[in-house]
Amino acid sequence: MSEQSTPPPGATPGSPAPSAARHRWQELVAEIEAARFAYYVRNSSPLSDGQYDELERELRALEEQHPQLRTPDSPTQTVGGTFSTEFAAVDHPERMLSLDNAFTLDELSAWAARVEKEVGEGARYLCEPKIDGLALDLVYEQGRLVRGVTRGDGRTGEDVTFNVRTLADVPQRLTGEDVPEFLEVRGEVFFLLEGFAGINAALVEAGKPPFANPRNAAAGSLRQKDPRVTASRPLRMLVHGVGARRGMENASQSQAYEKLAAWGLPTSPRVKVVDTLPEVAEYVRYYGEHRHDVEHEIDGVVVKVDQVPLQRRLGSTSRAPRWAIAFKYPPEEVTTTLLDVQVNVGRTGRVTPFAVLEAVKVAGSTVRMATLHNADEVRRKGVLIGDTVVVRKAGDVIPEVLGPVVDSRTGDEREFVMPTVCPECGMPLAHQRADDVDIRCPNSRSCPAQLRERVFHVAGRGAFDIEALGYEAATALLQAGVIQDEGDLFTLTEEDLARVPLFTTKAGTVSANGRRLLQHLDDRKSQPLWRVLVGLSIRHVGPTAARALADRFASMEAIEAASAEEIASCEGVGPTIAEAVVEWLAVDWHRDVVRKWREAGVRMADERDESTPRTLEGLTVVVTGSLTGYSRDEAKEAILARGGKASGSVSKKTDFVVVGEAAGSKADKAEQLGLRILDEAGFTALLAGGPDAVAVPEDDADA
Ligand SMILES: NC(=O)c1ccc[n+]([C@@H]2O[C@H](COP(=O)([O-])OP(=O)(O)OC[C@H]3O[C@@H](n4cnc5c(N)ncnc54)[C@H](O)[C@@H]3O)[C@@H](O)[C@H]2O)c1
Ligand SMILES: [Zn+2]
Repeated sequence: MSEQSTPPPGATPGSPAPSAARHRWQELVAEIEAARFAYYVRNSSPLSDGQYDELERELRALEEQHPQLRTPDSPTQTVGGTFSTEFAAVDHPERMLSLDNAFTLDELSAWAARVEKEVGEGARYLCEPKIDGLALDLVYEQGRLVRGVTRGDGRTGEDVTFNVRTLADVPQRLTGEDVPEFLEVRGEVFFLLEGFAGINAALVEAGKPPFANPRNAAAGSLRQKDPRVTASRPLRMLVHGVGARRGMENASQSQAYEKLAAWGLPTSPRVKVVDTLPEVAEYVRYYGEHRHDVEHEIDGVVVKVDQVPLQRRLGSTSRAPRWAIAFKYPPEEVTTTLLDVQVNVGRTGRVTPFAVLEAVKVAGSTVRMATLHNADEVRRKGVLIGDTVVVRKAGDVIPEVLGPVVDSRTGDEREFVMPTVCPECGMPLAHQRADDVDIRCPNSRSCPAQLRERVFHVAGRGAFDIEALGYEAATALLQAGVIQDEGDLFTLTEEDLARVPLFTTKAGTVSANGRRLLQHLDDRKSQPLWRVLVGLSIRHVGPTAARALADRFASMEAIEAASAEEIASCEGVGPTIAEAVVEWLAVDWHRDVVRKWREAGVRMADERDESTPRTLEGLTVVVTGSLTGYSRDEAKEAILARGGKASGSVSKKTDFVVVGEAAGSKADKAEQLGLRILDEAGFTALLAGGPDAVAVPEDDADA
């Protein structure tokens, strides 16, 4: 049925006709009720919280515009949730409410202004993280836990006492002084993010449907018929309020928390009471930035007027207290469709699956892909191609798929099957070693994907650091056929680049960018040996191992001549890396790369001329604080160049600690350990003349 948008006579232009508004109201209510049922009863959410909040917001705005639509049982007037017949229904001694939301600092200020208008100045604000879990009501009589009940519709909840008794955070008995004769405590049950992956893997293993996200996992685990199942799940709880009570008088919310904690109840260590709104805003800003430093998921900050007499004066609406508000952060979880799982072939041939998603906006960016690490992880998550999935994008982290919304399955979904051949070169994929979790494309020499990644890697910051050689350039050079592999990079000529569209002008000559590339390649031929080693893409040889090898052997020739044992004996290298180096060198086309680079003039040895004597052979030096004559890297290079070891941490094995400006705890530790401490002048002397140059005169007794 299509919507009539022409307003009837008499209606204000621009506002929808009452019948259209009524119709939209009904639609919204139906959608919200369905989402609430899925969320509170089925522990599942076909809609993301963001989408759900959007619906509630639209409904609220609609009722604002047409107050006659607002019924007492509208979702804007009720506490979300209901109770399922699977559990016994229990009435709460005192109603459990929801919270009103603020999505901006302006909305937060508006709330504070209403508070001030009602009770005058002097309200203090208690701030705490808003835990993304499910609300639970605990009832203690004479200090004994007698009931655990879900929120339900706020008046009546579900009796989950047996399950609650299995939660490690919930005391069966309150201990300490002045335990009240009757106490109703409210809190949040949740799952730690790290526990979530494990629970889904176990469910999939057992052939059971996995959860879409940690909040659903918490709700599903608490609302179990068999308490043994709840007991097997790592559920946590924090309390954040009191309901009905006898024998407990509270002057403030914060004082109540102190008592609850003293009786053994789990309270949040992050609660803070402040006097002014700017301080509240600062708390909100802080947790917006440190959202991921909290062990559990938070979806906002709850701000409460601290003083209980003021709370009483402010009172509540039918669904939420007026003395509290939830500031909600932008959602990090969205639901979208998993269109496909494809694989990516890396530099060393490792084949990793990734999720192809229907484009979705989250945390300010559009997400189309998410990591999946390996085939095993796809299985552990229990996601199928075609599933509605929950995707999480936390800060700058690469988006990840949390889990599937099993309730939304149609039966057309299919399992991901890891390909058996390389998608780029068609070679059969294999485990390189029996104990490898990853499968690889064995065609390392000419697989287009591996070539592209390797050429790009040569230019990387940790290798030759060639600015003009990016991913696009690497691809273009290979496609034009002017390089067969990374071995040909340093002999590239202008004539070669004239054949690469990316590096030519419209007139057909080499572009400025092309000349810049040739210049950069030429400049970088005299890099230190460790950068050359990194550029060779030897498995396990990153900057740290490469530095160790360069330091010990000083030239490519010496490394080529060394045995695995000799390489392994090098400090910080070990047998795995040694084996990788020897294996790598045994392959003829690898040796060709080295030969071509050498012939092109790439420096393959670190010069150890007389100007840098090996004065620090066998010594470990720590530099802390800032020096005037050396940057941090220069100091490190200077130590390494003289055969010393530059360490970042002070220990008994440290020979010298160089203390510069604003040195911190390392200097203190050096003193405690009685190590030799040098200032900058002492450091310069040490570099030039070795330990003898900074020797302390011997005691007379020893002379
Ligand atoms: N995805 C969906 O389909 C769907 C459906 C229904 C509800 N929801 C989600 O639930 C929200 C509505 O649920 P709600 O009514 O529970 O409101 P709410 O989650 O916005 O806030 C109220 C609840 O916050 C909890 N809470 C967490 N930390 C707290 C703290 N420190 N102090 C006080 N309370 C704290 C309490 O349990 C309280 O009941 C929606 O905004 C949406 O995010 C989603
Ligand atoms: Zn391949």
